[in-house]
Amino acid sequence: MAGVAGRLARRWCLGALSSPLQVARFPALQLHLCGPAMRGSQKDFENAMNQVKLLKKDPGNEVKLKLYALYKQATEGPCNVPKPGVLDFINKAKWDAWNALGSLPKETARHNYVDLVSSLSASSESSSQVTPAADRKQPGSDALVVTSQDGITSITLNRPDKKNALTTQMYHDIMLALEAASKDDSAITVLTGNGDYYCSGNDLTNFTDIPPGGVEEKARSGAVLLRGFVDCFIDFPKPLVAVVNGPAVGISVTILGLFDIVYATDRATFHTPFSHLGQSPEGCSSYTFPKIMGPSKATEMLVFGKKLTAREACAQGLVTEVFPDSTFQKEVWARLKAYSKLPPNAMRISKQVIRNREKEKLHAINAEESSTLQERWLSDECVNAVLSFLSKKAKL
Ligand SMILES: CCCCC/C=C/C(=O)SCCNC(=O)CCNC(=O)[C@H](O)C(C)(C)COP(=O)(O)OP(=O)(O)OC[C@H]1O[C@@H](n2cnc3c(N)ncnc32)[C@H](O)[C@@H]1OP(=O)(O)O
Repeated sequence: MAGVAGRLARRWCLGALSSPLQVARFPALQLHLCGPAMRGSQKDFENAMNQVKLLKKDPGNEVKLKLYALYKQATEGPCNVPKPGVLDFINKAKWDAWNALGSLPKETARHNYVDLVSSLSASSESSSQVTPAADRKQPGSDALVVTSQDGITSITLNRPDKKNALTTQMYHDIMLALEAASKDDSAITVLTGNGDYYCSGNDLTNFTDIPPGGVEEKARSGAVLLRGFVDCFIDFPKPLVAVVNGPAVGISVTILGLFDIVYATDRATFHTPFSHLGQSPEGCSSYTFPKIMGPSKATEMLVFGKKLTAREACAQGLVTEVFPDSTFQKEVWARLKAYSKLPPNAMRISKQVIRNREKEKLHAINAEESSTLQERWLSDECVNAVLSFLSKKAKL
C-alpha cells in the first residue's frame, strides 16, 4: 500500500502541474439575468452583481468594460490607480473605462450598473425564472449560484467549461446552500446545471491536492466529505427537485435516488462508470438503485457502467419525466412554479413522512459506501484511472 500511496502522491502532483491554468476572469464582468424592476439601492446592486453569473449571451467587450467601470466607480469611487503601460492592453482598456467616469458619484454609478444589467437581461434570450436570493450569503465562488423566486430556491452548478464537475469547494458550498434552503421560506428546492451538462461528477483533479498527511489522509478526508455531503441530501426536509439539463455522470447521478422528483431534458444521459474508474457506488445508490429499478438493471449501471438515455432512465424509474430539450426549461419551471404554490408545510411534512421510514437505513448505507470508497481511492485500479484521465488519455 505504501508503494501505491507514494506513486499516487508523486503522480497526482504531476497531474496537477500538467493541468491547464484557469483563464483569468473579472468577476464584476460576469453577467446574468435579472428581474425587470431593477433599482439602485445597495441591495439591488448586490442583486445585479449576483445575477451576472448565468447569462448565456456574451454582451461584448464594450459593454463588459462599461460594467467593469461602473462596478469600480460604485465600489471604490473615482479611478485612483496608476495608468497601466501601453502594452498592457487589457488593463489599460479597463483603466481607461473607469477613468472616463471622472467624478461620477458612487450612488449614480450603482444606479447605472443596475440599469445596465437590467437592460441586458431584458434582451437576453435566457428565461428569467430565477432571481438571486439577495438576503442569502452567496457561496464562496462563482461555481455555484443560489437564487430564489416564486417559492423556489435554485442551486445552480456553474462551471460549464468543466461540465460542472464538482470541486471540493463546491461540495462544501452545496452543503451550505442546502442548509440555508432548508430554513428559508421557499417551498421547493432545485438543483440544476448551467450550460450543456448537468454535471460530470466528481472533479478528478480533486485527487491532485494531496495534504501533508499523504494520500491516506486525502482518502480519509474525502470519505468524510462524501459522507457529510450525502447526509445533507438524506436529511433535506423539503421537496428536492433535480432539473437535469444535460448529461449527468457519477455522483450527480447516484444522488438522484435521494431526490423527490427528477425532471430531465431528452438530451440528458445518466452514467455511473465506477468500475471504469476503479471506484464503487456512493450516494446511497447501492440501496436506492436496486430499489428503484430492480437489482439487475442497477447492476448494469453501477457495476458495468451502462449509460442510460433520459427515456431509459425514465422507464426504469430514476427519472420522473422527460421533456423535449427545446421546451425543457419553460415546461419544467412552469410546472415547479405551480407546485410551489401548494401549502409548503403540508409538502414538507408529507416528504418527511415518506423519508423518515428510510432515514436510518440511508445513513448506515452512506457510511458504509463512504468507507468502501475510502479504500478504493487508494487502489491501483483507481489511481491508474485517475491518472489516465488527467493525462488526457481516457474519456468515458
Ligand atoms: C468527495 C466526494 C467524492 C465522490 C465520488 C464521486 C465519484 C464520481 O463522480 S465518479 C465520476 C467522475 N467523473 C468522470 O469520470 C467524468 C470525467 N470526464 C469525462 O469523461 C469527459 O470530460 C466528459 C464525458 C464528462 C465530457 O467529455 P467532452 O464533452 O469531450 O468534454 P471534455 O472532456 O473536453 O470536458 C471539458 C473540460 O471539462 C473537464 N472535465 C470534465 N469533466 C471533468 C471531471 N469530472 N473532472 C475534471 N475535469 C473535468 C475536461 O477535462 C475538460 O477540461 P479542459 O481540457 O481543461 O478543457
